Amino acid sequence: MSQNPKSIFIDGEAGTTGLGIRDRLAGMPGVVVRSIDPEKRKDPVARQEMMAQVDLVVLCLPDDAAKESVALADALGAKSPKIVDASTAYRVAPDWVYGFAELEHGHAATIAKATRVSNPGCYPTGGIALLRPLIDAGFIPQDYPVTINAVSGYSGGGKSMIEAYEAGTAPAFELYGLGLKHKHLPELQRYARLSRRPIFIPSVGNFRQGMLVSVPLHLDTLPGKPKAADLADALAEHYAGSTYVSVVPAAQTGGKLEPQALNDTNKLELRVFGDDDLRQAVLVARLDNLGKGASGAAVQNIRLMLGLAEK
Ligand SMILES: NC(=O)C1=CN([C@@H]2O[C@H](COP(=O)(O)OP(=O)(O)OC[C@H]3O[C@@H](n4cnc5c(N)ncnc54)[C@H](OP(=O)(O)O)[C@@H]3O)[C@@H](O)[C@H]2O)C=CC1
Ligand SMILES: CC(=O)N[C@@H](CCC(=O)OP(=O)(O)O)C(=O)O
Repeated sequence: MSQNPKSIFIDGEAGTTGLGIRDRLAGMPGVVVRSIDPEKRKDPVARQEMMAQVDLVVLCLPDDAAKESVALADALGAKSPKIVDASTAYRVAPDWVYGFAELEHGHAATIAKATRVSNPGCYPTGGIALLRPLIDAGFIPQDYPVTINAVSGYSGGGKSMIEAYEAGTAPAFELYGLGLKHKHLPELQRYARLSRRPIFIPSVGNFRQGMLVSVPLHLDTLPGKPKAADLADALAEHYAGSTYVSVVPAAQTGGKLEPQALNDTNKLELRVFGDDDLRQAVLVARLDNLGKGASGAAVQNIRLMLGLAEK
């Protein structure tokens, strides 16, 4: 006999991240997505009533609204559904599990057992994926002065940024976060296991989705003075057997990389570009900010938490 389908409520299903999750869950066996009347989408009573009826709620809301939803779910006590929160509100909170399944061995099993999972930010997904295995393996010291540069498609800024770009009123390209306090720094620092706050410079360009995150390194300043290939080997060893994360030879790209190749997938590609004579390297992550950087990762976490097999 087949099991009852698991029910999911997407709080904020009309937003950029919510729509992406709804599309990915549509037609997935073993899952039913429950919705509320769009006119009541901001009504706490209607949202709480729906939460009491489902196995899992995904929060695709601004931080303050996500906090309100968590309070509504907590007030249900034993009837509270499991929660995946896509906002920044709980990414470094105690009692929440960080939803990057490839963080370390055994972390997917930790997510599978969790009732409160915080979905990572798009930029930290790339930065942590590059840095954490190299810090754990001792190639990069925890107090290394790390700089992270990144470029995102404009969908990363949600509905308002999408409207501005599509109306032609936004610049073709701009750096931002130049106050050095981007909201992703706490999770980047915590889950990369850096003791020194990294410098993080994001940017946004006139393309809808796709992302590159890069970390330049002076190899002579690292312990043991590794070669670029040593770093690539350590990353390949960490991600061996991973469904979504791959370490790709850098030589194939001709010294160039564009950000959109993984759009509409949950994939994350890592490369180590380097010149051993110059003793320099650049680690680069490529992902879809709306895929592995948001909705794709959320669906990966939902599957783990509801015990649903991969397609
Ligand atoms: N875009 C991205 O790449 C990523 C975004 N995120 C995070 O996901 C969350 C959602 O972002 P995103 O999808 O981009 O944002 P959007 O602005 O595209 O969508 C937000 C949605 O939330 C709804 N909403 C706002 N306030 C409330 C409320 N009080 N109750 C119920 N619904 C409400 C909005 O409705 P209305 O428009 O009618 O106000 C809208 O549908 C944010 O926390 C963001 O940080 C996470 C990863 C990546
Ligand atoms: C281009 C752009 O504005 N990007 C967003 C990040 C989008 C994202 O994935 O971050 P959250 O998951 O934390 O919302 C920003 O820099 O604030």
